[in-house]
Amino acid sequence: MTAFSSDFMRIIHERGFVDACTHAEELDALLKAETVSAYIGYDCTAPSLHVGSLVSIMLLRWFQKTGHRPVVLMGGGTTRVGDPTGRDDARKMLTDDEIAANMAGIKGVFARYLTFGDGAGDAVMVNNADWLDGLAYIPFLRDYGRHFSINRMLTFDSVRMRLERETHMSFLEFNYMILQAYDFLELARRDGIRLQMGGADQWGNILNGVELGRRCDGVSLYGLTVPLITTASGAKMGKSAQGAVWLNEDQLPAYDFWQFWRNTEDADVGRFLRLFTELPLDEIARLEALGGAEINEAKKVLAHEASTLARGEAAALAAAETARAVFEQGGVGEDLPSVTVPADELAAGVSAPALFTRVGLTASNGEAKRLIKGGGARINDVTVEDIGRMVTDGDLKGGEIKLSAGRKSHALVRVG
Ligand SMILES: Nc1ncnc2c1ncn2[C@@H]1O[C@H](COP(=O)(O)OP(=O)(O)OP(=O)(O)O)[C@@H](O)[C@H]1O
Ligand SMILES: N[C@@H](Cc1ccc(O)cc1)C(=O)O
Repeated sequence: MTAFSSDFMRIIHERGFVDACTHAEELDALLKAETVSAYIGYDCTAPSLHVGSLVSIMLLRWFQKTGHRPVVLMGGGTTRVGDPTGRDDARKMLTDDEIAANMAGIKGVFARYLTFGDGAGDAVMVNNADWLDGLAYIPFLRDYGRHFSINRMLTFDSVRMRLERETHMSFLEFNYMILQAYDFLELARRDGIRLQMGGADQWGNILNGVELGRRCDGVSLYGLTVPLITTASGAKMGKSAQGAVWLNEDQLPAYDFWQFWRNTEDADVGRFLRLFTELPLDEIARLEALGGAEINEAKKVLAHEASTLARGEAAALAAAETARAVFEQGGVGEDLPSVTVPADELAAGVSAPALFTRVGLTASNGEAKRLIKGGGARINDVTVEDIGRMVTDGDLKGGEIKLSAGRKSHALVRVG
């Protein structure tokens, strides 16, 4: 590995953040010589980011920690177009109201990882709708469209894969990479931004911006991508059996977030500690070397560190306490997922499959019945034997009923 002289390049290489980089040595020298501004863009396609985006957020955090200035770009304009990267079909068109609501949801998470303000190294947030929405078609085509070669655009993965699979790609989607390239140029002009980072799938979009900067303004821009993280079993990081692992509290309770990390596969522990915590590398090497049951200690450290960053230390400690109560003492903890059932409804009795589905432990009554038949459903730690089992207020213990699906998923029923 090249010996880098800037802290940022050294740290992110050592910790496994780098997939590809344009002119790495030149960029290293620039980072060593001056305070650099870099940006990462996030489209507003959902009300929260998920842990897949966390790799890039941690990258921005290291960028700031090593003395540089991170810029978070909200894709208020580009979300209206929809990035075709890595997709077989067009994204659902979102209304402007949906985009605004998603943006409001996404924005908040960055304050936990970055320090925003007006100072030299403070992070800032921009919205590309501010310049994209007002573009005039013919002048834009004449000034920038002429720099893009269709021949070359057809070779980028996002387009090529659709062509090869003969799946439809609209002209709207085809324009996406031009708009992202233009963002980079615009930010270089208005704010002196020299570097764009992103997930590995963004490489083509980023390169287009680097080239546009050179052609239009003769400026040297740089691009750096992080690997798309998959788990040891091959699943794309960010999705769990239950769905996406959202960063926002209102989309995913702190306990579930903590538990996601606690359930990390053994083979992923070291890599995830390097990417998602700031623990020193020698400490991580020690944790990674733990064998047998002790690896669970390393997973708890990972869960604590990642949860503290995303949700705050109090939430991380409360989640750990709940897990301890649930798993190690067979009891219940404070912040398990819960539903409140009206007192008269519970008095009359609710069928067990319906209740398991209502608390979200199963997706349907059919799934709940299969769970019961397979012996995986428990009420207050006692296996449910019969799919016709009714749950009533007679099951209440200390005002709660604990439902469990398998060994690791639990929920509480309370009376309202
Ligand atoms: N597992 C991952 N590892 C690293 N980066 C990721 C990961 N998942 C997503 N990203 C980054 O976050 C960006 C935004 O992801 P995207 O909007 O495509 O959301 P998604 O939920 O992963 O996918 P989709 O919306 O296509 O189902 C991606 O372009 C990528 O750069
Ligand atoms: N295309 C990026 C988001 C993005 C938008 C605009 C940019 O200028 C940069 C990045 C994504 O889908 O993740």
